[in-house]
Amino acid sequence: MMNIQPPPQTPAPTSQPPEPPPPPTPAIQATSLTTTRGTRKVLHNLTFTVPQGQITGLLGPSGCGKSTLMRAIVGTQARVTGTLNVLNHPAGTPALRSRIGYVTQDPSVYDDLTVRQNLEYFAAILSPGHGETATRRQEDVTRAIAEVDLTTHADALAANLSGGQRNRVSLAVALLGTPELLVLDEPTVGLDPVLRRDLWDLFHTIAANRGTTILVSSHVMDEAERCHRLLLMREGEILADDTPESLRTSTATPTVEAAFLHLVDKANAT
Ligand SMILES: Nc1ncnc2c1ncn2[C@@H]1O[C@H](COP(=O)(O)OP(=O)(O)OP(=O)(O)O)[C@@H](O)[C@H]1O
Repeated sequence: MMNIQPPPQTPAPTSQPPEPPPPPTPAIQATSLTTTRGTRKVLHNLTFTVPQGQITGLLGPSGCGKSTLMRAIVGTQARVTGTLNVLNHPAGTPALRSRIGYVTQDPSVYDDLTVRQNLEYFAAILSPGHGETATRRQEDVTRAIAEVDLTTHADALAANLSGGQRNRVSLAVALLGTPELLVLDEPTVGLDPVLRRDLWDLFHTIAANRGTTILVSSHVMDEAERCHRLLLMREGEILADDTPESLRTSTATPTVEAAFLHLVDKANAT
């Protein structure tokens, strides 16, 4: 007797295209974020997102609240209200510590140690131990020094480095734990144009090669053009949350600086 197989099932034709994958969760999500320092309200009801894997510039004049916002994001700022989620956790959650690299405005570098010794010191705090852990630590130190292009200066005393090189040592420290989010507070302040360009190239390399989300503050508006996205701040408020190109287009201005001034005038008028 023949064994008759049923005809193969063909899927019913559908007119619907497949669902696109959901957009990735933003690296940072803030809703109604407010902060008071002393008796002053410094951040006023901020609502914004920072996308994953891109460079977002936090730009605005001195004193507008950039460092305070960064401190809130890394969890070191007291008296923050509203909602602030970082890498899917409330800001300041202990589990985030190893996932965020934070470089403050003052380079965290010991002058009497060499570049390598500085890195070894911080690496030992991050992952103490002997044997295999120590070997991996040495590899991490060598990799971080290479990433910031200081291999030829690895044995130089930090006291003998230029301002830009010291900034890069701080950045290497932040890169030790291969963080998913890098928060850099005015890393290019006081640097000459060549060093500034080199550091920005490095940020782009880190974002592209590692998929790291970078939030970088500056009050130099020409640096805005180097970012994928911008948060423009003024007096504790966010004036714009957009790409440099969209900002220029929507304000019909040739530069982000002109766009910023346009938005300030508009805010003052209202
Ligand atoms: N420890 C503090 N106590 C009280 N007020 C503070 C304190 N630190 C900063 N502020 C105030 O908070 C406001 C925002 O300061 P913040 O350092 O966040 O600004 P910023 O935009 O990072 O400035 P800059 O570009 O000069 O670093 C300023 O008005 C400042 O005077």
